[in-house]
Amino acid sequence: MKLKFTKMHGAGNDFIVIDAINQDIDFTPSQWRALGDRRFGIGADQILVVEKPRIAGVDFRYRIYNADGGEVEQCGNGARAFVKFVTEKGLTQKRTIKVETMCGVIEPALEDDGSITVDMGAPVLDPPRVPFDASNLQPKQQGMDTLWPVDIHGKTVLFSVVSMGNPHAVQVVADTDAAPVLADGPVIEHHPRFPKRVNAGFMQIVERHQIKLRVYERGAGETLACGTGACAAAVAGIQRGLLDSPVKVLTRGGELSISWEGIGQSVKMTGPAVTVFEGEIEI
Ligand SMILES: N[C@@H](CCC[C@H](N)C(=O)O)C(=O)O
Repeated sequence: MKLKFTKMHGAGNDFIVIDAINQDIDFTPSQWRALGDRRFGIGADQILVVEKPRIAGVDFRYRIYNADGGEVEQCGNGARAFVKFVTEKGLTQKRTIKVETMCGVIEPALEDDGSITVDMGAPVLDPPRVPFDASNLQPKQQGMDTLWPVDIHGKTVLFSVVSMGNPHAVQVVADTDAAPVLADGPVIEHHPRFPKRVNAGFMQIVERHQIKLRVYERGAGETLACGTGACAAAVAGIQRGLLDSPVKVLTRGGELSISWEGIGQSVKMTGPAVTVFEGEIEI
């Protein structure tokens, strides 16, 4: 078939976005991988699929596939790209949209300046629900956060574990530029204590309202920005007593702003979404 797609990005985290309301899509993991391949395909960190909702009162269903072909629960930067896509394609006139994802309904909203704010829901910090296997570990307390000591390459790394619908392991580093993201990222991603694998965040505290962040993403490798990673890092930093909301997150691809008022409250993420080009590919 000939597949119509749009190439987009949010702070350099890049996406192939597909309208599956007006096209019949039923791809296998190897077809998603082929589309995401940067040499033999279109290339992207994630592929986002826009479908009709299955729930009354919801506007769309949003599905997410990592570059490795696996379907995942959530993608924050993708949620902003999703809003720009459905707006530009005339699939909705609404400015606040209810979107069904694998981990619940989220509510992105288009702001007057063109940026997009997403209510990402409340973070989950309970290890089994991240999921993280905390058995037989001696945690350390920092502020309101519980830090989990995990052996990575023979070093003990203290992680905050956070689910934003998808799993994150966040560590504080002195300097993100010098952090061993590429060496340790894959080891953290596949560590047996994370049964669904994990996104590995490396956060440098710049000041109480600002961090630098690099994320080695599950199923995609290091990306220029990770929206849910930014939410998880801000939550971890606030819980540890190192940050105050709102938090400006400086990534290698751009800036995101994260607000969070504490346990039980939704995390709000604001940032850009950009359309790069439209295309058609035989698949
Ligand atoms: N880039 C994303 C996260 C995409 C999914 C992630 N790699 C996972 O496997 O959970 C974001 O902006 O949140």
